Amino acid sequence: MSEACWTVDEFEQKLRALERGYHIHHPFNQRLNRGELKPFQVRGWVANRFYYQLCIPIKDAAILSNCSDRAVRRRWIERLIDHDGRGDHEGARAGGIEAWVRLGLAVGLSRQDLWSCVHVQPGVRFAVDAYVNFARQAPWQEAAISSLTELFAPKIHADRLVGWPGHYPWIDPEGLHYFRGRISLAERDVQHGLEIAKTWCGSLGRQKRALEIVQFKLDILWAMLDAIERAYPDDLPEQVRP
Ligand SMILES: O=C(O)c1cc(C(=O)O)c2c(n1)C(=O)C(=O)c1cc(C(=O)O)[nH]c1-2
Repeated sequence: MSEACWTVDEFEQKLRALERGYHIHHPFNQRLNRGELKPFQVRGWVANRFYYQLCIPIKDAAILSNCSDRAVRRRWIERLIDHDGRGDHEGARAGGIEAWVRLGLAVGLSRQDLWSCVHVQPGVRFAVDAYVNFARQAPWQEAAISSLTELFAPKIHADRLVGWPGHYPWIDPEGLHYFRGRISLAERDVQHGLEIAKTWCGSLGRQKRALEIVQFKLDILWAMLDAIERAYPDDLPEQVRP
């Protein structure tokens, strides 16, 4: 006989307990949020994270393309629009990618620096691409579950909003709008992601698989910061700083 499932509450608790591996605890993020980074290191982080921002809607489009449930597609498509926006003209909803570009401008990068991906480190590219490839290949429910690292994202965005204006007065606070906007969107995404996880994971095997998937995604975020930390040491020569 197969082992009994965890209760829905136990399952959610186990998902939430994975927070201990969130990149909020990565040494580079801790230095970033304590105000210990030099401007070029903040720029390096912003330029590399842009690649993640670019790939999120591609990842969400992959999930949509695999999803046979119209009701889910109707909700999931909002994620694409959140990031891509409706256009750049006056009055259009610009979207998260454009908001991240504004963050880039506020830290001293150009649009060209960002869109060319010239600063994107190989380790960041491989990690992000692994996320997109997973979404292309996995059942859509598993791919949806992989977004559940967002359970822990509102706190990391809020930390930046609280800390950065004091730590980094050289950054125009207008540039922080991305983080402000993301908190409620992350909460909405998590609610939907948890609904999918609880419905899909009707056996202990699937519940355990869900934990593995979220851990895989945590590792992607962690690996990105490992690559960024390595690329921008404190003593990086001036000529090669972003
Ligand atoms: O700044 C962060 O630390 C952070 C983390 C995550 C995350 O946990 O995956 C996301 C975001 N930001 C974010 O802005 C975002 O739009 C987002 C979408 C997703 C996803 O997996 O679909 N994660 C995240």
